[in-house]
Amino acid sequence: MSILHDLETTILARKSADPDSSWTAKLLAKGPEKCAEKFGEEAIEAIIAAAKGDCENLTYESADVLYHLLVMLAARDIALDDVLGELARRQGTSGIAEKAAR
Ligand SMILES: N=c1c2ncn([C@@H]3O[C@H](COP(=O)(O)OP(=O)(O)OP(=O)(O)O)[C@@H](O)[C@H]3O)c2ncn1[C@@H]1O[C@H](COP(=O)(O)O)[C@@H](O)[C@H]1O
Repeated sequence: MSILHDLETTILARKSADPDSSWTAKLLAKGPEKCAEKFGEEAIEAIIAAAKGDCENLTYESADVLYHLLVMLAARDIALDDVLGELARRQGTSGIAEKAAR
C-alpha cells in the first residue's frame, strides 16, 4: 500500500462525510467540476514554480497537485489503480508509439 493509496482511502471516506467536517469533504460536496477547477489551480501553481526554477515550492505544489488529482478522480469514481494500470500498460512502449496509437 503506497502513501497515494492511503490518501485515496482517506479521500473516498470523505465522500460520505459531513462537508463541515473536513476540507476534502467540503470540496467533494461542491461537485466534480469544482474539484477539477481546484486541480487546475494547483497545477498552474506547480507550473509557475517549475518555470521559475523554485524547486522547494515545486515540491510543495506537486504534493498539492497529487492530492487534488486524487480528489478529482474520486469525484468521478475513477480508482488510482485504474490510472496506475494505464501507466503500467504503457511501460515498454515508446512515447512516440503511444502517441501514434491515439
Ligand atoms: N494532502 C492534503 C492536502 N493538500 C492540500 N490540502 C488542502 O487543500 C487546500 C488548497 O489550498 P488553497 O490555498 O487553494 O485553498 P484555500 O485558499 O484554503 O481555499 P479556497 O480559497 O480555494 O476556498 C488547503 O486548504 C489545504 O489544506 C489538503 N487537504 C488534505 N490533504 C490530505 O487529506 C487528508 C484529509 O484531510 P481533511 O479532509 O481535511 O480531513 C489529510 O489528512 C491529508 O493527508
